Amino acid sequence: MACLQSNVSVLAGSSGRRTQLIAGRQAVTGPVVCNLQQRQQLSPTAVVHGAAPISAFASLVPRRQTGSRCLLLAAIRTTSTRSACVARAVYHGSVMAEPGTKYAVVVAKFNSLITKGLLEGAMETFESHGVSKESVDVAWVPGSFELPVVAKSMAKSGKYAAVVCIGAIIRGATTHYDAVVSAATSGVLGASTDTGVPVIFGVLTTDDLEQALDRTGGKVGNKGGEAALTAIETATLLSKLSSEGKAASW
Ligand SMILES: Nc1c(NC[C@H](O)[C@H](O)[C@H](O)CO)[nH]c(=O)[nH]c1=O
Ligand SMILES: CC(=O)[C@@H](O)COP(=O)(O)O
Repeated sequence: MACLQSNVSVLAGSSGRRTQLIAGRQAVTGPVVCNLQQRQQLSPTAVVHGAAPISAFASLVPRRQTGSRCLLLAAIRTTSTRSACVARAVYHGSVMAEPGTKYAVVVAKFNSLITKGLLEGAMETFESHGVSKESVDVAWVPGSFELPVVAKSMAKSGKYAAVVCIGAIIRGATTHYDAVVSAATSGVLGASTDTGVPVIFGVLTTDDLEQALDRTGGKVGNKGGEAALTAIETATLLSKLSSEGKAASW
């Protein structure tokens, strides 16, 4: 998780090309990006919104603020995911599953040309990240609308570290697409938050078959494999937190 420091005031000399961000009393330098709001002492002269490398700020200061100091109110987000965050404890999941853990996959038969490919991607990823085929249960449902009820049931069994939902919802001629997408999305989310077991949304929602094929081992990768990896990372994170009494056991 990126470490966000806010309410940082940055004082920069008008002549200096180097700008040192003063976060509290600790100087923060190096690879940071800033959401900058640059103000003159009396009124804003230039407002730079959006992420900008700190060098962009330096180029702003001499041109606009020659001879005067520039007060920067900035919320600074480090680009590192691990190093700069000062916290009591930081937790990350693992990309390798804990030995012996079981996973479930609930897959829709509708558009099975696609969902079979997504399932293959998921199984390959499980295999290469410490989950043997023998440790994965696969349940086939008619369509994506039916994913949540089966996924929630399997999650509630307590037998699985995580449940992956796989489907392919492809827009047709009516608004039925929207209904199925909405139901599957909220249903899968609810299965996760209602049970405390990670239920992963590996459901394609596309405008046409080509987009779906691109995400089933095509030029955009295999979303089934990505969902399996997400399952492992989320499950191992929860396991670590639980082992330290920092995650509720449901
Ligand atoms: N059109 C798609 C469906 N439709 C079927 C529904 O999921 C559901 O099975 C039916 O409404 C009965 O409850 N399902 C998909 O997975 N993908 C689609 O494109
Ligand atoms: C996602 C769907 O439900 C959709 O494929 C059904 O097609 P149609 O809207 O033409 O009935």
